[in-house]
Amino acid sequence: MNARKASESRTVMTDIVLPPDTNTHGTIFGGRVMAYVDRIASIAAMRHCRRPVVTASSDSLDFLAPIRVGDAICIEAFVTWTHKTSMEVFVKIEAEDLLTGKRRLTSTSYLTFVALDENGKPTLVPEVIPETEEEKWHYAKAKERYEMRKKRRAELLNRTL
Ligand SMILES: CCCCCCCCCCCCCCCC(=O)SCCNC(=O)CCNC(=O)[C@H](O)C(C)(C)COP(=O)(O)OP(=O)(O)OC[C@H]1O[C@@H](n2cnc3c(N)ncnc32)[C@H](O)[C@@H]1OP(=O)(O)O
Repeated sequence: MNARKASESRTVMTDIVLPPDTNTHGTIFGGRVMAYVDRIASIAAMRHCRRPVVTASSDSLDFLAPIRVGDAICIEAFVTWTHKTSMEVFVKIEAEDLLTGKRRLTSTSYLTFVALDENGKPTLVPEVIPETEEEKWHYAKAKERYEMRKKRRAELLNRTL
């Protein structure tokens, strides 16, 4: 299976935050951000493997700063690393003040997607070729993160309480 460049999966979305997207503080709902993250990350994963995918997990999602009504929400995702059937996707979320152009980082996260075959079973995915400094930085520690998730999953599955 031919390896694919990280840039081939890069997916970018910009939307404006309108009143129905916001809570009583006039800032975007956390759940709305999470839904965007899953959507954009799943597109990146499918662009990498060209297969249907399911979300297997998401790492922590910290809301570092609010995104206010009238701001643009800018989301970027790409596949950083793959193992056999799973793909790690990095997602970065920024708020843009559309009047000044100033951008603020509001969240980042890693999600893991698994590619499925015709029978809905996990299937092999291509490796990733990181090219830029950013892509290489995420790639470098991805195996460690994979092992941590594997441990976390085993602990959850073995839990008795
Ligand atoms: C007309 C229709 C057209 C349709 C056109 C197609 C469109 C279709 C796509 C649409 C795009 C939207 C995308 C939405 C995405 C959802 O909304 S999906 C809904 C939420 N997710 C789920 O319901 C997933 C539920 N979980 C599962 O189904 C299974 O646990 C999984 C994830 C498939 C894994 O299957 P398994 O049999 O347990 O397999 P296992 O061999 O243990 O693990 C396989 C791989 O998964 C990894 N893995 C498993 N669990 C985890 C975990 N918790 N964390 C990290 N990695 C994990 C393993 O490490 C392993 O990785 P590799 O070492 O192979 O690389």
